[in-house]
Amino acid sequence: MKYTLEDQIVLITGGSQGLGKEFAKKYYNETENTKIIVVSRSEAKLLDTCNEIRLAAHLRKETSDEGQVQHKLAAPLDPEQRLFYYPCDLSCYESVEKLFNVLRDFELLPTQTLCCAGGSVPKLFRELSGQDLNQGMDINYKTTLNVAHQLALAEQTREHHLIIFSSVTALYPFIGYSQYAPAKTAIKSLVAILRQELTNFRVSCVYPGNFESEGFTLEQVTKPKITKLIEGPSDAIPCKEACDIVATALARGQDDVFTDFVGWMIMGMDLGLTIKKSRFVALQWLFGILLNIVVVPFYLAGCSWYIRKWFRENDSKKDT
Ligand SMILES: NC(=O)C1=CN([C@@H]2O[C@H](COP(=O)(O)OP(=O)(O)OC[C@H]3O[C@@H](n4cnc5c(N)ncnc54)[C@H](OP(=O)(O)O)[C@@H]3O)[C@@H](O)[C@H]2O)C=CC1
Ligand SMILES: CCCCCCCCCCCCCCCC(=O)[C@@H](N)CO
Repeated sequence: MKYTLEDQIVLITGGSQGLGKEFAKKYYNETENTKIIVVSRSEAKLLDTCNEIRLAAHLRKETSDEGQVQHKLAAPLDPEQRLFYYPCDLSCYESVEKLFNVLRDFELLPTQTLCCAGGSVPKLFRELSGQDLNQGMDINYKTTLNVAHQLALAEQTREHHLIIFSSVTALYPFIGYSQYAPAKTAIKSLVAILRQELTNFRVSCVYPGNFESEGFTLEQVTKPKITKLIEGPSDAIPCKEACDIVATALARGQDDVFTDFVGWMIMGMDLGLTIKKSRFVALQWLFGILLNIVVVPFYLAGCSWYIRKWFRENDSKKDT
């Protein structure tokens, strides 16, 4: 199934900001017929996003309409309109069911779905609240799980391209990400199973390294220093760059997508009983095996030493 932007109906979860919004812009600006539905919880953010995308196109003189455009996915639907929003908490299954009923009613069942909703609260395990822990699974796993399930039920025979956003932390879990990484690993596992079961689907999984977004700015505030140190090699790239990298990789037929070199290496080291369709996959695999033998044991020993040292220094600071 070829990945093309044009002539699609695309559902973007987490489309109000960050990478989801970047994809919404990309589809809107680079196609003529594709219809886009952005979903997230906050109606205010969604409306702002739609207005911003629409206004930018108008200023470039690509659209003539100056008046108020109806962006909300609600009757009466403007036949000229291509960008819609629908507020929905996707971690709640019943809400996702409602969303799909609305999509069915408007004949807007998607041909492509991008599951961008997600986010992390990086803190040490003991500093997280019960609510943080719940949100970790709800926002990162359940949003994707619920949408994938409703899609699977809605599309029994037609082709569908499902694009899911995990994280490099799914392949390499480390200190500070206890609220987040396990949920992203759950996504990886789900993807492997959906690839076997949903035979009319193309299921792609993206494992991004750091990129700039509203969510990223927020997580930097609570992120422990030691976490920043370990993820240092994955310097945050601009959001647009991450979006273009993913789109290019998908167009090339890759289904296990990374956004930086560190991601490629870590994916290579992640052996196991899953098939990978990634860039330079043979080289990645060889490289991964070699690194697993020659580098990983020393790297991990170094990491543990550093983490212990960091805790010692932190504890002595607390005592004084
Ligand atoms: N930025 C980074 O460095 C990295 C990000 N990723 C992953 O990539 C994806 C995009 O990241 P990024 O652009 O930074 O994300 P942001 O945190 O900037 O945006 C997250 C989006 O998800 C929406 N969302 C959150 N919870 C729900 C929910 N329950 N129901 C519906 N929508 C929800 C938010 O909107 P609202 O609040 O209105 O609901 C928002 O639109 C995420 O899955 C993230 O985990 C992976 C690796 C690195
Ligand atoms: C031989 C061994 C070499 C190992 C090199 C180690 C480099 C680690 C880089 C990890 C990058 C993690 C990015 C997480 C992004 C993310 O998901 C958050 N921004 C949450 O949103």
